Amino acid sequence: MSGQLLLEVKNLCRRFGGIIANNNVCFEVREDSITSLIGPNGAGKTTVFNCVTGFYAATSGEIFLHGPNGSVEVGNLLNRPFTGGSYLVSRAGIARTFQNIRLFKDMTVLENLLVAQHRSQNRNLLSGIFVTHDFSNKEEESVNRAYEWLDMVDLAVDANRLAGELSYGRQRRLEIARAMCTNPRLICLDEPAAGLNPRETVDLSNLIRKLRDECKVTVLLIEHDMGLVMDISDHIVVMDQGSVIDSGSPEHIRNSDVVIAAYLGTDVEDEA
Ligand SMILES: Nc1ncnc2c1ncn2[C@@H]1O[C@H](COP(=O)(O)OP(=O)(O)OP(=O)(O)O)[C@@H](O)[C@H]1O
Repeated sequence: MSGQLLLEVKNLCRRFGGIIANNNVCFEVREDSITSLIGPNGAGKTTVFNCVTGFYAATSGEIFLHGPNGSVEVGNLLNRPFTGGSYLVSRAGIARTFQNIRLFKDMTVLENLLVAQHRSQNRNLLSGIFVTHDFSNKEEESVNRAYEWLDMVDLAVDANRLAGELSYGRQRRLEIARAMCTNPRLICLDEPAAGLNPRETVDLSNLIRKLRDECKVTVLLIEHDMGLVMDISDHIVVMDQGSVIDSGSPEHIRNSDVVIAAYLGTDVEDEA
């Protein structure tokens, strides 16, 4: 793989009581790539996402987001005195979507995208009361940006509908647009094809490619749809029972004995 190193997960461990969800997980994500994290149910993929995006603190290990202005370690952001929290991870440039869609369903599609941009809006009380020039400008920029993303995900016609009224496939696209409105360098998509029909899945793969190729955003994807994964991934990391068992190109993974064994539930030694 060519691009600069963007995300580095080093010896990530996450326990829940006696359950070891992630055990010394190590992998890298290169800039401008689509990297997929795959594995059987319960392998620990979503837990990795939750640690990378600051929803969970890792039990041990480090997660670095590298950039032109240096590197940040996600755990340090969470532990920072007084200000620490997952919003700092979003500010550092990591956004995500969820396995179970989590939109603000009683808000309009447009409002969902405006909420995502609250950081870049002028939230000064007096500016709001007197509707200053800066306040109006920032508000206009946010609305324009929201419409750019609505066009990109083909939802502009739905701007004023309630998010909860959209079809499942459209809600999935709205979640991606909302994450993109935070202006991330890395977007983590948790099973974005779940529940989509074949037509919607093709549209989704085109959208994910567009994120990489036109928007220059790096994509980290969890997905069970192997057709989609093999079709769009530059790099694949395979997990089983909390650990990374193999990684490489789609071609390498397709022919990997350990990966095939993990999916079929057999030991490589048994097969030999
Ligand atoms: N909050 C939690 N509390 C307790 N156990 C958890 C928690 N989150 C995950 N686990 C456990 O950690 C293990 C890994 O779960 P995780 O959701 O990360 O797997 P996954 O690979 O994403 O699975 P799937 O593909 O089914 O979504 C499972 O045994 C799960 O039950």
